[in-house]
Amino acid sequence: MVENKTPMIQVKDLYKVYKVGDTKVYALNGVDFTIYKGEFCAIVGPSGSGKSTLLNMMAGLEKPSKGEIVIAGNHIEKLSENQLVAFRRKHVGFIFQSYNLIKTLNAVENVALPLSFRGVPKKIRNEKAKKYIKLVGLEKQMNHMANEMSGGQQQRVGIARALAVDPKIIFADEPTGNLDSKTTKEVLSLMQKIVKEQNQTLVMVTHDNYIARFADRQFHIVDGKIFKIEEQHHEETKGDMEDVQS
Ligand SMILES: Nc1ncnc2c1ncn2[C@@H]1O[C@H](COP(=O)(O)OP(=O)(O)OP(=O)(O)O)[C@@H](O)[C@H]1O
Repeated sequence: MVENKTPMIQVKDLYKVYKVGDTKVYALNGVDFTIYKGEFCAIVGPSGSGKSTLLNMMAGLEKPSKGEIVIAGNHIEKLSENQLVAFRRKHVGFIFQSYNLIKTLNAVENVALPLSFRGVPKKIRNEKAKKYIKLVGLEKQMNHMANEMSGGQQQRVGIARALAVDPKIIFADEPTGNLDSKTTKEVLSLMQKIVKEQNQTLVMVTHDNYIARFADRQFHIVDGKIFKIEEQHHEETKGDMEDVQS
């Protein structure tokens, strides 16, 4: 599935312990895995299993209690807050459940926004934003305001915005959580296609087993531990999505 196996994210003996009063909560309880360049991986597990904690650690949003996270050769658990901000800007794109678009900006402006934070000149950022808007199939909606688009269209803009900064890795937290089952399938298929075409690495968190099957590999997590890693053959996910609860 991944022909050239270059490690992109290496998680080694990872722990996150929260203190709640006198008790310790082991949100992550010894997690080890490697995600390779070009892979679409899903972290799947029930509520409270540690998915968000794991995603936050990999994105450098929270520090682990113990263990290592190596992303493209960088030990991110050793970086300072300022270095982490720079790391995220350079390497990471995010797709959120709630899209997080600016309602008063149109599709192109929303996609161009992270580029303006990076000081990319207006002409270049608009060209780039249009390229990604086309890639996600929204050429006709380019000038629509975010609040004039359907949920599925807004999430496509969210995907284009994540891609526009050419991130090495894209993290997606329940990206289809607010979509109906048909749109869920469309958005997941689009994510699959783009990851393959651009050789990106995509890590998605979900509680839904069916949605997780769109990924190349699924990491099943319970009580802060990965108990099973499953590989998926995509032909099987091309059936109907009637079981999907969105
Ligand atoms: N800041 C915190 N302080 C204390 N405990 C926390 C904190 N954040 C998470 N936890 C605990 O760590 C465990 C894992 O939480 P986490 O949010 O990672 O789960 P999750 O799988 O993402 O759940 P959900 O699908 O409901 O978002 C839970 O028991 C949670 O209560």
